Amino acid sequence: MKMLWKYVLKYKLQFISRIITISLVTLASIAFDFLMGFIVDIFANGHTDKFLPITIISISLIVIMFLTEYLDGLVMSNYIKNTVNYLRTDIFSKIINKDIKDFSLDNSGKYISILYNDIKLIEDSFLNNIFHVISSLISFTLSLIVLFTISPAIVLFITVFGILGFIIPTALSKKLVVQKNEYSKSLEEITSVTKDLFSGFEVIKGFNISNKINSVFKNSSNNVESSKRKCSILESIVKGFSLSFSVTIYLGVLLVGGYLMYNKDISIGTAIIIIQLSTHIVGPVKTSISLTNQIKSVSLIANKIETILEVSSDDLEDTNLVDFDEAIKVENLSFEYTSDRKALDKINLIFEKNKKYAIVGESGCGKSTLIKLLMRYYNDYEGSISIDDNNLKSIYSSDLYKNMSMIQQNVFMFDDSIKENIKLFSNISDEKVLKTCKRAGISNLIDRLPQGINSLVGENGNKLSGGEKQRIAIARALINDTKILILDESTSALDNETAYNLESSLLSLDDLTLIVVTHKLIKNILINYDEIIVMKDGLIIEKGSFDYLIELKGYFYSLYYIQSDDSK
Ligand SMILES: Nc1ncnc2c1ncn2[C@@H]1O[C@H](COP(=O)(O)OP(=O)(O)OP(=O)(O)O)[C@@H](O)[C@H]1O
Repeated sequence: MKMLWKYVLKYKLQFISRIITISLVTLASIAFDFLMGFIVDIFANGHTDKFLPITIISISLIVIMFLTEYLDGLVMSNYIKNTVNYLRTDIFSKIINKDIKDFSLDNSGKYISILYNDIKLIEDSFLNNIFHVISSLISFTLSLIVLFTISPAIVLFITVFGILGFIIPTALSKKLVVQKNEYSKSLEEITSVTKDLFSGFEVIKGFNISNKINSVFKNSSNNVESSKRKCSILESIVKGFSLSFSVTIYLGVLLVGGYLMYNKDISIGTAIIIIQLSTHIVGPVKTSISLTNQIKSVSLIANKIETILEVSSDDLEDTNLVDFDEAIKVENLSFEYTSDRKALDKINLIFEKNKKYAIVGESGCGKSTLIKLLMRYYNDYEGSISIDDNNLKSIYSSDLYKNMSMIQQNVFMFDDSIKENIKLFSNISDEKVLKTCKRAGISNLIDRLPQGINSLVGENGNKLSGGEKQRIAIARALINDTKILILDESTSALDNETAYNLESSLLSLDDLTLIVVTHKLIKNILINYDEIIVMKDGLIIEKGSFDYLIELKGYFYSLYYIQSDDSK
């Protein structure tokens, strides 16, 4: 909850302005109550001489009421716009700044649900209601003070029933808090499910499982609607209680006021003022109970957001790496995703500057894990990785990723032009983009497209082939003159000839340290690597040049000859 108050009070001036404008609106409506009483008394007592002044006062009050409402709306909309915007962008930046391990602990649908569903719940049940409660309190207090000057007996009556009317429904608030949290969870689940189902659209069609998928979605939708229904039922019980108490207060005031008027203790006008003022007391009592409950109901949602946004506190960055000069050293490196199995086991390696390395091995042997650790996707490994004798964990991210780039099998594309996907929205000339396209082997594609590098790639690059996406990703890395380029099966979507041409051109770049994970054991390519690292079950079992490994007639030799049909 503390976290929410930080956002509520971010724009303090606008927050205070809103309290002032609400007070003005309340004062204007109390003034209106008095005006009604005065008008009735003027006519009841035959004071026709006061008709003109009261008309002028009435018109002025109408104008004042319009202006205060308008001003209040203006201040409120500004406050909500800024606060919700700040809340959403701050949460988004916390999500985007998570490290990869923290991020992947939760389904990304959860994050989407926080940004849209939960923030909407916070806006409706927390932000808007805080002001309603404040407005109710102002209205209640001012009306009570004014009423006290007219009849202390009525104030006593209202206070007793007001307190009772507050205590009983508040007891129900705990249940409502839990139920609201269930509702938020069901929204989160349906967002994740929908996201996953749409991502798997082609699988759903290809395997003709639309019916099953419909029932999965139906279940999630049912859960959302059932938990929403439970919330509404609880809210109506709370509303029912508060309504009963407010009606009791209202009728009580009417009876006492009527009795005082009958006894000629007060005039008809004063009786009307009392009745009107009591609506400003009853209304707030009625609404503030359910409003406070709604505000409280957001507390579990706030806790959930706080937990999801928590980041592991192992930020150790304090070292610059201006230029990669010597080598990446991997010493006794072990890593496990789950405690029952080591994905990497005591690995020792050296990647020297400007040399070219291929990592090979059967599926699941730990190749991707090794390069993910080099890219610092995970920090909780045993052993050490250093670049030019600097502990990898301590290098500033900006320096690390300036020197090092990785291209994966599944290339992510922004729904923008080829150019923006290559330069990633940075300030780089079209000329340099075109030159890089040539190096990455996409000049033919660019020449074919009417809008060249300005052509749009579609959602996640769906207007491009897998191979074209991979070449764009290579251009993306090359344009920043990266010093260390890591490819994880990045040429898998290319035909052998294109893959050969591309890898050969990367192998010929003198000022580039290249680390390539590959399944394609093609002699003509492999002979160009300085070292082939052979992995099996999380271990490095052989390493050396292609000729050395063939002569060794060990594990690599057998892998190579299994693929001989492809590689010859
Ligand atoms: N996020 C993860 N959580 C749990 N286990 C994982 C995770 N990623 C990989 N693994 C496991 O770790 C082991 C090594 O996986 P890794 O992806 O490094 O293999 P790989 O050699 O790159 O395989 P491939 O050639 O099929 O891509 C595998 O047994 C895999 O199932």
